[in-house]
Amino acid sequence: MPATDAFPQRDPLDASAALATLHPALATESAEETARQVIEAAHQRSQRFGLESSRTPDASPLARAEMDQTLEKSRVLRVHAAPVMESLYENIINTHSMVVLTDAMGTILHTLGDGDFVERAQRVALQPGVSWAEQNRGTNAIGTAIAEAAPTTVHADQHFLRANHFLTCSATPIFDPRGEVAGILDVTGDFRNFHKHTMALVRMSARIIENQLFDNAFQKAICIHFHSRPEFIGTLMEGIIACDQEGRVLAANRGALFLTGLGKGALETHTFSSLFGMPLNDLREHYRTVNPTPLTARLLNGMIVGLRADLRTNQRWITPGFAASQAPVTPAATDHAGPPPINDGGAAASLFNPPGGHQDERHAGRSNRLSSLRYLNTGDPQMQAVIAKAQKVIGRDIPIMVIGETGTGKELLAQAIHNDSPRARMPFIAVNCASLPDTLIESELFGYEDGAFTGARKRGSHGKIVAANGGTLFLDEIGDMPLQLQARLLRVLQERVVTPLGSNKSIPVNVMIICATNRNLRDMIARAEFREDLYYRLNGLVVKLPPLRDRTDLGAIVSKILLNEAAHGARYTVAPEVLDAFHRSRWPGNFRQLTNVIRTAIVMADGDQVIRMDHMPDDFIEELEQPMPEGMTPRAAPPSATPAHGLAPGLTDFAAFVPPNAPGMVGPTSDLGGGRFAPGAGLPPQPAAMPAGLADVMPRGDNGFAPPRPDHGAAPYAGNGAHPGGAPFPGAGSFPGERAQPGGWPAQPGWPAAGADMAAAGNAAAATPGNPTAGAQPRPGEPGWPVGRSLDQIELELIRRALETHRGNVSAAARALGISRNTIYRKFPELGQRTTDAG
Ligand SMILES: Nc1ncnc2c1ncn2[C@@H]1O[C@H](COP(=O)(O)OP(=O)(O)OP(=O)(O)O)[C@@H](O)[C@H]1O
Repeated sequence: MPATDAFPQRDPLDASAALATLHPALATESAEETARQVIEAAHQRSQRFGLESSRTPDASPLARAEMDQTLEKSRVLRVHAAPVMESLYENIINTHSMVVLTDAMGTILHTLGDGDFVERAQRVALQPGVSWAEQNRGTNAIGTAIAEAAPTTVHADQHFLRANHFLTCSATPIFDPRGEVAGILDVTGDFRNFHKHTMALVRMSARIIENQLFDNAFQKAICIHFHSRPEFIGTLMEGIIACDQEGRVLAANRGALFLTGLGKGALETHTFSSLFGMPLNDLREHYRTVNPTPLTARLLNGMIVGLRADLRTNQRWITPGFAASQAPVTPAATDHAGPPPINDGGAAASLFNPPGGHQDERHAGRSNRLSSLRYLNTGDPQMQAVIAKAQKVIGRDIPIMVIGETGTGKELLAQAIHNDSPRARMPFIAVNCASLPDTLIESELFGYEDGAFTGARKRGSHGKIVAANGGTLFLDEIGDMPLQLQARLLRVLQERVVTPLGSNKSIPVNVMIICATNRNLRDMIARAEFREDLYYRLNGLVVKLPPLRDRTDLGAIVSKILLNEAAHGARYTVAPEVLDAFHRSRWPGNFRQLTNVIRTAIVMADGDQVIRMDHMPDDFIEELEQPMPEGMTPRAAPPSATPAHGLAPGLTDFAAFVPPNAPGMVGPTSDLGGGRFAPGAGLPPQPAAMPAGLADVMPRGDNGFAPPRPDHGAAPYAGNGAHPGGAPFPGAGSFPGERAQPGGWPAQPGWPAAGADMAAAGNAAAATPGNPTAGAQPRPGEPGWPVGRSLDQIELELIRRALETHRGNVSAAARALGISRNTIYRKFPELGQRTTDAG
């Protein structure tokens, strides 16, 4: 691909902008003349390729395997382009047009457009897998933009092939951080609807993608954002220069080339100090101060610029979601009626959530940079109500408290709120109060002065609250915050200042607080374990995330996860009996558990793209066998919960990617209200026999352990479940004595007792004031004593069980077992002990 050392100058619109400063007519004339020459040259090339305008060359899409490779190669581009394309499409909706993304060779990766037009476009092979390079399709905006490495409009009969004369196309290259063409973004429509502004939209959108690619490529570099008008920093116009830790320039975006007036090669011979006239250390020192003031510098060409630096040593800045701040347009995805037909030949998975196996990006996305409230809407009315409430307070100084069981997506919601807020360009810092030892929470949160305590880092630390300054602080498991720190946190919230440990200086801070808990804070207040004043400070807006078992959009969620987990273009579907089993499951681990079950099943399916019951993990089946705790009703598949078109709102984004499923199978497009399989057609098989691995651990019963006690799983949870905010907190109750909860398993008396540490631990986990049954446990050699299992396995089971009993509350489980939280995190790394900053 052509390297573009001077791409700003080659950009006709930039050139005409310069001429426009002399006289507007000059700019128009110049642009028209350039465009004419470009088309003429393209026609000549088309003829040289042996094309004839009256004959439309054959254009079969790439074979599946080749397409998969093409999609995989352009994964990063697609990940960053997808949300931008969506927003772009929202601008052109109902104009008989479509948005097209191609790779650098012109092969279409992804299209998104009005249904009627997409069909017409397919007739001329404007569809995924087909190459629109000039060699294949003659003069056209995509192919000619690649040839020219510049934005190109090709209108009606300017297309070389007669068959394409009904089109008008505006395409622009997307440059990667090295200045090479990474792909083409194009809007194609019916020529009768041509609009000059389309190209401007396409170019702005391409710039957004370029800036995101840049940000993604230099996550560990020092990034300098600058502009002669400081208010333009953070906009599409800003210059960005990435430097290594020694200050050597690694790369620059288009804006930087334009502002410095240097070519790419020339710029890369510079260092930070030679360009900005200040030593790198001064910059570092400046950013060590809290609330650093904006810096100004003089560029080599004499231009005075404002600059902001991302040092990215301690934590990453979170790039805002597109819709949050940079979008030229921002209507919500659901503003328009019906889903836009989207087609990428099966690439949906990675567009909205990088698939597993690409941990770097997913990790970058600990920030979930693509996460936005709109993506959380998969059709459940309770969830829609949560989203609507959150949207109302966004941008206001109202703290948000998210409650919900473990794994219901509390952190994801917090991140989405942040990403959709005006703070999106500032840090999102998550602190898990349960995963840090009490002694560390204080210094982690509030920071400390140089030498404040033994082991303190030289030069101190500002702490997470200061790190979140300007952005959002997410306090997960707030109920686990030690009492004495609650008072300090309250002071921060009231006075908006932080005083680091060992310091007498107060640092002003401005943070949005979102906290989360799966504990009943009201009860904690009653037990004097949580400060009431802090509670009222935190619960500005209280939203409760429904547990998975109560959601009506399970089908949509399964589809979404299947798409996310799909690797290499695979398209998984679940058999009807699996979906039915999913509907019957209690999902105590909620999203985390469902994702793991699906992930494991995909592996078990071993290439088979239809997930069946025999692919399900043993513990899922085992759990399914257990009777529902009293008071909990199995949920029926809720076809009526989804819109008439059969797709849950959030799923419209990608459902259409998936081809029709095999008859009777439930896949991403078929299980959502459309009912492609007849209810009952595939009756769920009876749960499989007790998996051997568990059967020999414990007597059969609840969860493969002991038979449930009749007095468990009944009333204690139903009542007295007021949760912060006053509404009932179904499934939570007051957890008297940390008893079992609905959705988890009743505490069991079936654990081995005397003679085994683990058994004692098991009792500790399970015994409650109302259940002093430890002495009744089987002893070694007695029926029920686990044989054939290693201590390790038993330990894991005990921890798992304690976690379930305590609704995933690691601290409570650790306390009950008499082990440290770290041990639990070590044994279950998927619980993700979060050092929890944004990076
Ligand atoms: N709507 C969703 N769609 C797909 N995956 C989701 C969704 N919500 C959450 N998840 C996934 O489930 C997992 C748990 O989510 P998250 O950490 O936000 O839950 P949580 O309620 O904060 O959990 P905990 O209480 O244990 O901290 C994550 O991997 C997340 O990506």
